[in-house]
Amino acid sequence: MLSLSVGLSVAFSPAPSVVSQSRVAPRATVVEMVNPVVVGVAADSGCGKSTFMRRLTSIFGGECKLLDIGRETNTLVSDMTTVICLDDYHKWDRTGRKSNPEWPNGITALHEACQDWDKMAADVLDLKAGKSVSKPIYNHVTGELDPYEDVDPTPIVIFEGLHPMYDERVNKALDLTVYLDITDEVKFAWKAQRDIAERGATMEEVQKAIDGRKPDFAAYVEPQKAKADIIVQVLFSDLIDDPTGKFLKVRLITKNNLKHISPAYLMDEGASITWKPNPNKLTTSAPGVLFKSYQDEWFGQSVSVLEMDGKIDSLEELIYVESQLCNTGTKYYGELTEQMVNNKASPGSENGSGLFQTICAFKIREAFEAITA
Ligand SMILES: Nc1ncnc2c1ncn2[C@@H]1O[C@H](COP(=O)(O)OP(=O)(O)OP(=O)(O)O)[C@@H](O)[C@H]1O
Ligand SMILES: O=C(CO)[C@H](O)[C@H](O)COP(=O)(O)O
Repeated sequence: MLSLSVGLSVAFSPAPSVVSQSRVAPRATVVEMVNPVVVGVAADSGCGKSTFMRRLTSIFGGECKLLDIGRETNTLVSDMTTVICLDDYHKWDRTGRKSNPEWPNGITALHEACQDWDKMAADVLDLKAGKSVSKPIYNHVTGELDPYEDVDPTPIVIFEGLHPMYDERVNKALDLTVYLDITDEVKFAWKAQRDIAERGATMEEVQKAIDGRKPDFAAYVEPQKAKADIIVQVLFSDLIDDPTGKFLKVRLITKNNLKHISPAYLMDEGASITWKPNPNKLTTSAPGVLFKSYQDEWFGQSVSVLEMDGKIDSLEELIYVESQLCNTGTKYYGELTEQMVNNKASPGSENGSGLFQTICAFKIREAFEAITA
């Protein structure tokens, strides 16, 4: 049982130097909490961060909702978790990125010059020390930098966005780091499906948007995948040639010898396993489903890999898969299947992306309980 001591002290947080006084209101009360656990989740735009956050926060119970400040915010809060979007630390607004004297051709939000690293590091360290912060907001609706919001610490604080591991002050402060590695073809399929359906974009516009970000993505975002403790890698399936991204091969890559968690695996720890489940126990449409579990190297580091290629048709039957999975971080047999069924409506529930995001969420809980024990 986690015991929390929350001390209330009256203090004023100094107005940060980055912005004019008009956007920062001094705080009257600061909530102090015994060291929260801080987690970083890195991914490009449109790669499933919001979907992953829904799966993650649902495991800790309680309703996760937008911070109630009466205006646009990206911050999600529940009793146990706070999710902070790192886009809030953009140095310039959308116009400022497009017409910037320092950058005649404009600058993307992925470029390291576009982030207020000092403010981001200060807030991460304050929240990790259990202190409240007054933080900036990047308004994705208007593209503007909105007045600051006050955020109090919760037992778990998750920093999600493009660059959680880029600045070493932040990377060192994070207790666990995750990278959602969506390969280019899958990213295009997902972004096309969303931006065409919901934003009226054309295929050419989607391709142009992705191509336009690629140089800065490769320079400032992608290198984080070598740093991350856990990687959820999403590729096209090997079982069928499907360019729509409906059939996926997904890998859960976990570094061995991490301080607070150990990797999940199939059947026999450290073994190399290929498993095609009994079709009488697991309903799957063609081309079926194939699981693997093996040891590998990831950027020169020893890792354990769980792999799922294909998809399953009935989530309730996942209990059969769960019976063969080990060290998933669940507290009782069936909890993984229960969580998957609870989040059935979230994208990726039928393939490895939903399954491994859920196991990753259990691992974050495992780390939380190891650190706060
Ligand atoms: N596992 C998945 N399988 C299929 N589609 C997915 C999956 N995860 C996310 N998507 C789709 O990709 C798009 C982006 O998902 P989501 O909003 O979770 O990403 P995001 O990283 O939060 O996006 P943004 O950074 O643009 O806010 C959505 O259309 C979603 O349906
Ligand atoms: O990478 C992004 C989100 O993770 C966005 O592209 C970035 O925040 C800039 O936003 P906008 O699309 O409003 O210009």
